[in-house]
Amino acid sequence: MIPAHADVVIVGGGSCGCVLAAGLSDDPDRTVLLLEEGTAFGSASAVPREIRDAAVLPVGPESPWTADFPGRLTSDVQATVTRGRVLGGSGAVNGAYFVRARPDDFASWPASWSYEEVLPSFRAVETDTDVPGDLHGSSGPIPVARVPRERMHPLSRAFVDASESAGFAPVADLNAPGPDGVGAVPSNMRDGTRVGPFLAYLAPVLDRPNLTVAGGVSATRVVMAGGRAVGVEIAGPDGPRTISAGYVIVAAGAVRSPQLLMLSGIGPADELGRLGIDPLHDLPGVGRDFSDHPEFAVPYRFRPGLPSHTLLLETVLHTENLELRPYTAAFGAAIPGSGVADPVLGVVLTRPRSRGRIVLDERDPRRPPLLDYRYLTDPADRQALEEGVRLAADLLAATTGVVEAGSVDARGGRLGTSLHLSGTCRMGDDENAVVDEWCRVRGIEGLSVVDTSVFPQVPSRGPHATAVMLAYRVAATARDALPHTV
Ligand SMILES: Cc1cc2nc3c(=O)[nH]c(=O)nc-3n(C[C@H](O)[C@H](O)[C@H](O)COP(=O)(O)OP(=O)(O)OC[C@H]3O[C@@H](n4cnc5c(N)ncnc54)[C@H](O)[C@@H]3O)c2cc1C
Repeated sequence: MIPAHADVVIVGGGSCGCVLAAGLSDDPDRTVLLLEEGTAFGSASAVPREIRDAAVLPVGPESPWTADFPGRLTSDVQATVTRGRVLGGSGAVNGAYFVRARPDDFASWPASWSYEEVLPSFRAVETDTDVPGDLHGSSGPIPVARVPRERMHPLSRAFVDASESAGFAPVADLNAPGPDGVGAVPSNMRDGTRVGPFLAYLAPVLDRPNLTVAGGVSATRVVMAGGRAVGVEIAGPDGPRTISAGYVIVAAGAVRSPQLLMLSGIGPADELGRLGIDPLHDLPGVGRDFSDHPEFAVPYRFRPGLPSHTLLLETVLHTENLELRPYTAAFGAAIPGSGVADPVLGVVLTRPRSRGRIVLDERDPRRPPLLDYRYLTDPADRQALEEGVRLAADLLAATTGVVEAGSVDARGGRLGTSLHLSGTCRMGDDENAVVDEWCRVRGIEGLSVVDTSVFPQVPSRGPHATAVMLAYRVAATARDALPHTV
C-alpha cells in the first residue's frame, strides 16, 4: 500500500534511486517511499533470467523493461533512445561495464567532488575481485570483475594483440588513474550475473518496515507550496493521487528528471509559459546543454567457428579522446530483436564538445520529449571521430580472425549513441546550473535531483560507476540532514 505521507519520497527506482532508498532507509526513524514507473520486484529471486544474464542486454524493441524516446543525433540522423524502466533502471539492462570516471573528469565538478574526495565512495560501493590495494574496495555490494586475457573470446585477445603491436600500452586496471592503453573491461558481474544497484543495494533491505517500494507508479508532478516541495502527484493502478513528503528526491534519470521538473513549473520560464505550464521557478538550465558519447559502429565479420555467445565487451582501447570497443557478440545475439547480424567495433568519442537539449513535445509536454543531441556540431568532434574510424579500420585489418572489416563508406558505418546521457540538470553555481554541489535544486527547499542529470558533463568513461558513487555519497552526506519522523 502506498502511504499518504513519507519523510522522503524518491521518484525513480533506477541505478541512483535504488542506492538512495537503501542508504536513506538505513535510519529506522525515517520513512522512505520509492516510486518506480516500471515493474518492481519483491525480492532478488523475482528478477528474471534475462535481466540477470550479463551477456544479454534486455533492451530490444519488444522489451518490457525499457522506455524509448525519440532522438535526433544530427540534423539527418534519427535514433530511438532506450532507457531502463524497471526497478534497477538503466543499470538493470545495461552492458555491465563498470568503469570509474577519470581524475580529470572531476575538474568540471565543484571542488567537493574532486577525485581525492570521491575515491573513498568509489571504493565503498565495490568489491573488486581482481585487483587488491588501496584503490579498490573489498567489502562493497557491487562485485567488479574482469575476464582474464587467457579466457577472453579469441577476437578480444586478437584485438589486444593488434593494439599492443600498434604501440598501445597494456593497462592492467582501467579503474586506476594512469596512462591510456588497452585493457580488460571491469564489469559489475558475478558468475555471469549482472549485479546492478537493485540486486546489490535494494533487494537485501526490502523488508525494512520504514521502506515502501511501489512499482507501476508514475510521478506526474512535484507539488510546490511557498517555494518548497511538499509532495508528489502520482498516477498508478489506483488512479491519480497526491502523496505528501517531507523531502522529494527526483532520480528519474537524465531524460525524465528534467521533464518532471518542467512539468512541475521548474525550468526555463519563457519556454514553460509557451507550453501552458505555470512557471513557478525560473531555472533556464533545465534540459539544456546535455552531453553524451557519440558512438560510430564499424561492422566486421570474424572467422566462422569462433564462439558467438560471450560477454558483449571484454576489452577496450583508450587513446586521447577515443574509446574503441570490439564487441565480440553480434548485437542480434546480445540484444534480442535488434536485427543487427554482425558484430561491430564501436568508436566512441569520450570527451565530446557538442551539447544537446531536451525539447518538450508541444502537443502535450507529458509525452516523451525529443532528445536533440546536436552531435558533431563542434567540428573538433567530427574530426576526432573520423580519426577514430581510421584507427578502427587499421586495427581491424591487423586483428587475427577478422575476415571482413567493413569499410565505413562501403558498408555504411553508423552513428549512434552510447546511451550515457548526462548533464540535463547540471550541478554548479553559474546561472545555468540547476542543482548545487549537494544536488539540491537551486532556489527551492525540500527538493533534490540525484542521477546522471546532475553530472556537469558526461565523464570520459561510461557513467554507471560514477552514478552509483554519486548516489552513495549523497545518501551518506544527507543521512542526518534529511527529515525524520521522530
Ligand atoms: C542499454 C543501456 C546500456 C548501457 N550500458 C552501460 C554500460 O555498460 N556502462 C555504463 O557505465 N553505463 C551504461 N549505460 C548508462 C547507465 O546505465 C546509466 O547512465 C545509469 O544507469 C543511469 O542511472 P540513473 O539513476 O541516472 O537513471 P536510470 O537508471 O535510468 O533510472 C531512472 C528510473 O526512473 C524511473 N522513472 C522515470 N520517470 C519516472 C516517473 N515519472 N515516475 C516514477 N519513476 C520514473 C525509470 O523507470 C527508471 O527506472 C547504459 C544505458 C543503457 C540504457
